[in-house]
Formats: sequence, structure tokens, C-alpha cells
Amino acid sequence: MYRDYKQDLDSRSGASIIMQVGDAGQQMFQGQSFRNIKQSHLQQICTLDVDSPIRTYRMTNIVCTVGPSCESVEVLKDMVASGMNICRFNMAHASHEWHLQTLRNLREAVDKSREVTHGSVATAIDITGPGVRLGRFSEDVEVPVQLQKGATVIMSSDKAIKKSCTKDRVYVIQGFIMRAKVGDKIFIDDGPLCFKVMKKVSLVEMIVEVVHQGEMNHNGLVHIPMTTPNIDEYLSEKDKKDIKFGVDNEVDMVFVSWVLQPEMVTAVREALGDAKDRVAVVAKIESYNSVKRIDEILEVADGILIARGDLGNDIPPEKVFLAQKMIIGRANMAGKPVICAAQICQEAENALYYDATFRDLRFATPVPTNVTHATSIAAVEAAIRGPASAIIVVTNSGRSARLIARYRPHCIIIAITKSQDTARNLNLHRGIFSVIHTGSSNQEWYRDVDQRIHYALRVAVERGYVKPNDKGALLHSAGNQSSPLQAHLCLLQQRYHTAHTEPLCHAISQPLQRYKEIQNGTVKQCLTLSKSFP
Ligand SMILES: Nc1ncnc2c1ncn2[C@@H]1O[C@H](COP(=O)(O)OP(=O)(O)O)[C@@H](O)[C@H]1O
Ligand SMILES: C=C(OP(=O)(O)O)C(=O)O
Repeated sequence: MYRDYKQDLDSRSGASIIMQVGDAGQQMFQGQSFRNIKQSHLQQICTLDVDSPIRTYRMTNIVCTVGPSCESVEVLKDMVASGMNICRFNMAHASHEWHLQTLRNLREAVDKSREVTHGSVATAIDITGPGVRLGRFSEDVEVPVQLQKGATVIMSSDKAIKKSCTKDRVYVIQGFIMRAKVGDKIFIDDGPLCFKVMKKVSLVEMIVEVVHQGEMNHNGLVHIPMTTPNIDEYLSEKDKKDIKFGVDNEVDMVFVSWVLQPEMVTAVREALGDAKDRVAVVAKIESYNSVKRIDEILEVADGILIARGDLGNDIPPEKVFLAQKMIIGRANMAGKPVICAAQICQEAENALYYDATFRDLRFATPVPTNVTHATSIAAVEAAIRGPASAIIVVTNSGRSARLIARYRPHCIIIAITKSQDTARNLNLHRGIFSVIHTGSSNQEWYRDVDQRIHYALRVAVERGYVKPNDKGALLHSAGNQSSPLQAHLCLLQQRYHTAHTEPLCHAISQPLQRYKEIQNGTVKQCLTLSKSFP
């Protein structure tokens, strides 16, 4: 049932999708059979079964880039239904007017889909950073321009051709021409088109020859491996204008292309002004330099995007895998979300040995551990021991949900929130499904929480995330009057036998078990809790 949207959309010009998406309605149900606790990675992989029923959900989020082929409300609705979590607007292409109209179309598509998907879609602008790009082609040139091996092209910094490039003569900035040396390879976009510099004609012009055939598009990225674009400032005037556009139009994230040093991320945060606490800054790792400075970049960024295509043009393609594994590991250690920009094999998720990852991450957590943090670790521990098919977390800031996701539970995290902003922002984190519940809360606190949990469970059942007789771990605060130390962690037995509302209410009313003595992130004891709920 899966189709490759990138090919679908690219072939209609100008849009890509970072990961593979499923047909509408199918995306959440692929998966593995229910897991048991395994002692080792080997034991875990020995239990993988080709006959396992398709019943789990997707833990990985999908980031889609929009272009002209998917700008309409109809297509965007289709993408929402197909599971898009983050909609990315690449500011290297198109005008602010186009981006604004498409953003409005997206919001309309999300509103119209709300009943069907319950989902919220985050928005991200992708700023160009110091990467160098070609100009635009003349109206009469058929784009993409196909180039065969051996063809020669003039690269020129003549501004007169900036918007009227031809097959034989393309615009790039002068700094790029000055930096290029005879014999250098120049990659266009993620390849395969590759040129070799044959002759430097002047300071503003050079002749290049196609050594690997491929195609050129408007504003294609131009890169000489292992070279650093010359940057005078961390942010160009264009990037600043694009960030202002993002803030004015309330996007949730900024992806920063070609981050070469941590200061670039800090500069973006500063440019966000008052929106800096609301908007997540994601650093794109697409060069050798950024791989080498990954820890410093991770420290200042809210998340990382591994741009495998461009990275594979800067370092040898066969090393991209090593960089990817290392970066994902370090991002996991740092507790920061990481986007791997390329198609992912969904079945691979089933082979992951979550328990070991959890142990490693817990081991790496500094002691003493803050209570919210420790309780979130305990929620994951409870889910492993259940074993639970979902962790339900009541959260308005999103903090507990993010902390739970950080410990990589094997099961989905259902975050119940009143905040639309939180719901959208959680799309950056792994394995979280946000349920927005805005119902009235002018009643006793526990009844309000109870109602929200019921609602989330109903949605979870409808979507096939939990089933009759499944167990779930539940995390919520102990109410306004209580100290954070009284935070409850409950393992609830969902004893319902059908997927209807009435039995779900029973699920909550059953005596619940509470993990107590949460000490430095380790659950020591399990008690029965019957008083917290009526
Ligand atoms: N808003 C847009 N308008 C026109 N074309 C676009 C737009 N966004 C993306 N594209 C096209 O889709 C291609 C793939 O998108 P993306 O991966 O974001 O671009 P790039 O690799 O250039 O950074 C781009 O090279 C461009 O041709
Ligand atoms: C996602 C990538 O980057 P971009 O689309 O910005 O070129 C990539 O290079 O894989």
C-alpha cells in the first residue's frame, strides 16, 4: 500500500517528501507483533517474525516539503491524511507570497481534516544558510535541464543572467567562482549531476564539464566537496527576512541549512526575537565541518536534521552511514530529536532493541535527576514492564511527553493537551501522538483529567493504537494542590473487551497500580492505587 510520494510529486515538478508515506488511513497500522521483554539484542532479533500481524503504529514522524505540485488544499488534505507531521517550506524556492498562500492552504487542509485525523501538523521554514545556489532559468528553458556527460557549461556571476540562465550559461555568486580550482568537482543538488572545473576564464567566469550526467533545476544547490562557503555573517539578509516571515506567520520551527558552527544556530535564535521560546531551531547537518562539530551544535540546537543527500556530496557517500549512526546516537544521548532526511525502511523499526537503548539512556542521565524527568523515566520503565501498548501522558507544556520520548519507549506516547501549539511542536519528537482536548475544565480537577484521558483513549482505540485487554502506562500530575513529588505514575489495566466508550470508562475506574519511590529515575516498588480515581 505504500507509494513513493517523492517520485509522484517530483515528477509533477517541484516538491519532495523526506520520508516514504503510506496511503491515507494505512500509515499507522504497519508493524510488529506484541513484544516481550528480551534479555539481549540477539534474543530480540531472534523473535522477529515474518508472519507477525500488521498492528503497530508508526513511531517515526514524516516531514514533507511542499512545492507547486502540492500547493492546493485538496492535495495538502491528502498529505495530512497520509500522515504528514511536519510541513516544510523551503525558502530557497518561491516567493513569500507563494509560501504564505500555501501556508494558508495547509491550515485550511488541517482544519478540514481534523475530524478524520485528530492530528495536528507542525510547520517549518527551511532557511538557505550559506549554501550556494544557481540562479533561475529563463521562461523558455525547459526545466529540469538535462545534461549529458561531456557537455560544457559556463558558470558566471554576471547578475544579468541571475533570472535568465540557459542550458549553457548559469549564474552562481562570484565568491564561488573565485574559490573553485581547476579540477574541482561541483555537485548540483544531491546529485547525480556532477561537473569538473576545466578552465577559469576570469574572476567572474569559469568553464565546467559534465562528468556525471543529471539535471539542473531553478536555484539548485552548487557544492564543491570539502569546501566551506565563505561567510561574513552567520545570517544573510535573506535568511533574516525569511525568519521574520516565519515569525509573522507563526510557524513552529526553523530548519537551518548548512550549519557550519554553533554560532549560526544562536544567531537564528536571536533573530527569532520574542518568538525564540516558541519556535524550535533545527540544525541541518550537511557538511564535514558540521559532522565534526556535532556536539557543540547539539548543545545549542533544539533538534538535528541529517541531510544525507548533501552530506553525501561533502563526505564520501559510503561514510554517510557512519555519520548518520554517530549523529543519531549523540542526539539520543543529548535528548534532542533527530530527523534523518531520506527514505526509511519502516520494518527496521521492529528490529530495534528498545530495552537496551532505554538502559543506556537512563545510565547516561545525571543524578540527582529532576522529579519530572525522573517520573518520565519511570513511565518508560512501567511501559516496558507492563508491557504497555501505549504511554498516556497528560501535558500542557509538552515537557513530560518530550522527556518520555527521549527515553525511546517501544510503544506510542499519547499526549493529551489543551494547547494547539504544544500539539504541533510535539511533532518534532519521536513516537508521540498528540490529542487535543479543549473541553471545559470548570469541574473538579480529577474529573477533568479523567475526561481527557477517556477522550484520548477513545481516539487511541479508534486509530488502533490500543486494543481490548492491552495495558497502558499513565502519567499525569497530582493536581494543582500537590507538590511535584506526589506525581503519580499509574499502570492501568485496560480491562475493556470492546472498543466502545462505556468499557473504556471502566478501564480508568479499575484499581490502578502506582509505582512509588521514584528515586533517581529508578522505580523501586509497585503499589496498588485505588484512591486517585473514583
Ligand atoms: N516552493 C517551491 N517552489 C518551487 N519548487 C520547489 C519548492 N520547494 C521545493 N521545490 C523543488 O523541489 C526540489 C526538492 O525540494 P528540496 O529537497 O526542499 O530542495 P533542495 O534540495 O533544492 O534544497 C527543489 O530542488 C525544487 O526544485
Ligand atoms: C534533505 C536534504 O537537504 P535539502 O533538501 O535542504 O537539500 C538532503 O540533502 O538530504
